[in-house]
Amino acid sequence: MSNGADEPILRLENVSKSFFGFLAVRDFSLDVRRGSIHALIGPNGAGKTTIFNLATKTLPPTRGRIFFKGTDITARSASEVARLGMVRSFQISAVFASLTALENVKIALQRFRPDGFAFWKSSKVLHALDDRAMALLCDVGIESYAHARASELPYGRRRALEIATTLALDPELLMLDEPTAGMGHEDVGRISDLIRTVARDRTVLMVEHNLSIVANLSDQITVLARGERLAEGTYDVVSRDPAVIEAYVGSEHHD
Ligand SMILES: Nc1ncnc2c1ncn2[C@@H]1O[C@H](COP(=O)(O)OP(=O)(O)OP(=O)(O)O)[C@@H](O)[C@H]1O
Repeated sequence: MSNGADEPILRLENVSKSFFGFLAVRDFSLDVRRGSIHALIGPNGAGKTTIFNLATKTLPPTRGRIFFKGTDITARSASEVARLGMVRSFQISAVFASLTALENVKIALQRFRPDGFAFWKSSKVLHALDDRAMALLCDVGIESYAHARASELPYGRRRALEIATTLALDPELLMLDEPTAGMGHEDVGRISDLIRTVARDRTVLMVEHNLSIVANLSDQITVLARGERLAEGTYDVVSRDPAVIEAYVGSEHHD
């Protein structure tokens, strides 16, 4: 018997993407289970970012269909999909450098409101917004930086701010593109804890190079190579798969 809860939150069905005749993703299917942390891994050039962009509708597929919460979103725009509840992190470039951390989260909180950026609002409403923004900064552990400009935040904290602006949209499916890229050991641990916390009440799909993060966090892992699915399962299963070992060794991937 099928009810909404068993249905995958995200489904890619026989999706292909070619760039000027080069098939970067070929006949790829994926089911992301509701409530899971699902990682896409694979050697450089495997097609992870392309699949991420296809799923979030940043790129149109050449072939295949994409479903979010059972709705065919193949022809939908990225912003429509975001409104439906699939929100991607946009790396640090999405954060306004000259605004404070608190201001950045407040802007994100107003992003999808029908009344938009209502600066004319009563001070009561604006205070409620302040409280909600502060709560989000607390959730990601950077409340002490609330009044610092985003540009002044250390790298790992800026990444946390960027995740807070994403959480402000209250996504059901949070899409994280290399959340620990470029980070030192301490920040990696913090972001990893943060992902686990935010995943308590939402689904997370992430592209991640750091295999120890993937091993620690993921319920399900899909391994890609040359645009195709090579293996899928828990870390224990995929890390023992000879095809996976061969793909990583063959690619001289050192992460
Ligand atoms: N816009 C594009 N135009 C042409 N080729 C592209 C484009 N985007 C990606 N590709 C090619 O598609 C293939 C898959 O790239 P993709 O970035 O998805 O891989 P990846 O697994 O995310 O790699 P990495 O780990 O290096 O980020 C690569 O061969 C890449 O050169």
